[in-house]
Amino acid sequence: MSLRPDAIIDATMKGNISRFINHSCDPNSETQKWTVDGELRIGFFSRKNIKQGEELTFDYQYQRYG
Ligand SMILES: C[S@@+](CC[C@H](N)C(=O)[O-])C[C@H]1O[C@@H](n2cnc3c(N)ncnc32)[C@H](O)[C@@H]1O
Repeated sequence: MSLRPDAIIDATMKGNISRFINHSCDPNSETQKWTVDGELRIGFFSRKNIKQGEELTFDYQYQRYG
């Protein structure tokens, strides 16, 4: 995932639990870029009601932030 033109997020070796979110063309969540206390963050936000135990998905389409 591209964070800025000169930076990407690669969770191959390290990352939080979001590294396990799979792709869907009809996803139930999306990524948003926020600046929090001056630092760039990416969060996952629901796009529809998600039932307990339902798999989270988002669209892996190439996104550039910044
Ligand atoms: C960020 S990881 C997602 C978590 C991964 N499925 C796992 O178990 O560690 C991205 C990788 O998951 C697989 N993947 C993600 N979405 C998929 C999908 N809809 N169908 C098949 N494989 C998928 C691909 O191998 C992809 O490179």
